[in-house]
Amino acid sequence: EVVAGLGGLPTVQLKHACGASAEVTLFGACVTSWKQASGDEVLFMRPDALQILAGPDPKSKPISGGIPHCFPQFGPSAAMQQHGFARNSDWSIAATSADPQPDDQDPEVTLVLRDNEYTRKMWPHAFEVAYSVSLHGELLQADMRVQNTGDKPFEFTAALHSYIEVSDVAEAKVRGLKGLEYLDKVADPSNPTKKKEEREEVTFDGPTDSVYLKARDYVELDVGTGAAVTVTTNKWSDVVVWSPWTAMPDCYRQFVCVESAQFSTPVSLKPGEFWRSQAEWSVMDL
Ligand SMILES: O=P(O)(O)OC[C@H]1O[C@](O)(CO)[C@@H](O)[C@H]1O
Repeated sequence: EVVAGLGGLPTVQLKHACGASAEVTLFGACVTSWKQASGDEVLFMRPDALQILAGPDPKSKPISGGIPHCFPQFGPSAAMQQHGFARNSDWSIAATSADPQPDDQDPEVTLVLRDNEYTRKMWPHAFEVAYSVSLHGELLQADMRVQNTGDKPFEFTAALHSYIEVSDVAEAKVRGLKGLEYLDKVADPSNPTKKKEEREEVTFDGPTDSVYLKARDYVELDVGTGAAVTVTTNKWSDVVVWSPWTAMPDCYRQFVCVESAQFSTPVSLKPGEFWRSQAEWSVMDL
């Protein structure tokens, strides 16, 4: 069902019979809410994002919170704005996507972004991205399919830039990254330092901006409430862990970003070819 969500933005509501719910905006195809059957919100919306959404021009900036897209570029680049244009583009509901009904077994919606005059100015390619968000009980799933609909090859990087609420960042721990090489972007984002993760549990005691390369398909974020958010992926090659720390004094304690990314190996697609990926988030009691 499409409703007026945050900032009055057209938003698709998914409600599962078990009581879990999720909301996806057509602006940026951003999952802005994912609630467990208990009503507990798992995702975090930055106060600056809420301010813009509540302001006169809710689309003046990409939504910084929930699960925003980074496409066709993860991070800074000369050619286009940081993290690309998908997060500040209007997506449409795919014709194939039936309007999710409350009694649907596993409610799902598919949003589509195709190249247009705005995107071609920054990235001269014809493409179609289909993004399906679904609830399977309390589990949230996102399937992404990128197709090259043009007549010349292209390359992209991408991420699902998930903001996850934590009780206190100082208590939060990320497991599943030990032994991986990572790019530490804190000192210089455009010239990161390569390091190796020795810790069983990645904890936070300062700004953190790490891109874990060729990561495993499972990581978990202990959110400090006796529960962990698990992230299981397929085809996303890297994991990004970000905490702005005191660079965002008003909110840094309340969230950590654990992102599914495709950065270490940009995806190359010839005309007609497509790339598919999947990510699943669930909450488990520790
Ligand atoms: O403010 P945004 O453009 O949404 O980016 C937020 C963050 O994303 C990161 O790339 C981490 O994913 C950081 O370097 C930081 O810039």
